[in-house]
Amino acid sequence: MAELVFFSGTMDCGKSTLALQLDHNRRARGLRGIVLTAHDRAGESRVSSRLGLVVPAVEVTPGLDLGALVRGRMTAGERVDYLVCDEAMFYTPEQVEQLAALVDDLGVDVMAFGLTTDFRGRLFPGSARLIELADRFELLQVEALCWCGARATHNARTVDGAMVTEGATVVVGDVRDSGPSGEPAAPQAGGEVAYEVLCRRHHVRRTTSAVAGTEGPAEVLPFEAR
Ligand SMILES: Nc1ncnc2c1ncn2[C@@H]1O[C@H](COP(=O)(O)OP(=O)(O)O)[C@@H](O)[C@H]1O
Ligand SMILES: Cc1cn([C@H]2C[C@H](O)[C@@H](COP(=O)(O)O)O2)c(=O)[nH]c1=O
Repeated sequence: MAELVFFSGTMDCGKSTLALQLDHNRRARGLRGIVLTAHDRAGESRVSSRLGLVVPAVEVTPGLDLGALVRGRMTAGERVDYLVCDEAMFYTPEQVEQLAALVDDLGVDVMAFGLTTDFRGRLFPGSARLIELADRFELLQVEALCWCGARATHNARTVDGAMVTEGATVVVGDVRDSGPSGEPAAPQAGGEVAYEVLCRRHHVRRTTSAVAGTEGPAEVLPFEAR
């Protein structure tokens, strides 16, 4: 039975890697699918993993009808057994509904990957709809860690190392101060924009590693002391 599954976690926890692995494993067994994404750090129409894999993908723009896309491919004689949807938090709620309809009406398996919450700690609209509609919600097993060593649960946007809570919802970028291929992210007017994953405690307190004065986990416990 086809399913809509939402695989989620913070930035840098392996979502794109898992997306590409699941696509590879299905393809290796003769299944045929479509890889989709939106605003990948490596550029338009590709899914990139920090482990080095880059795969061509359909770029999901806000006006793209995902139901029409799949039906069109099928009408043209293509087999579509599954969809791998990366950066799914950027899809519109309507596009998530189209994905659910593809599962129910055409039996297409849909695996969606994305963040649940934005840099403010608020649900992305696409993720909210995925949580509402998904048959299963899977939290990635390889957790990213906060600078304090706790499991990271939140994504902070930083400008010159300090956490910000104002700004556009969508700002493509990478964790710490690295750009898509490891070089420092381009300086922006007002400072260098990057992301850092934090535990809830440090997200609420806006304590990034730069603010805490550490780039690695604490060597001295207890955690409460920090
Ligand atoms: N040099 C490395 N050696 C081993 N694993 C790495 C290395 N660089 C990145 N990774 C792994 O890749 C993960 C990030 O994968 P990626 O699919 O790009 O994440 P996401 O899509 O969730 O942002 C990291 O959490 C880490 O487990
Ligand atoms: C929290 C947050 C993130 N983004 C952007 C930054 C990256 O380009 C992607 C997440 O990519 P990853 O594969 O999960 O590392 O999303 C954003 O635009 N707005 C945000 O609030």
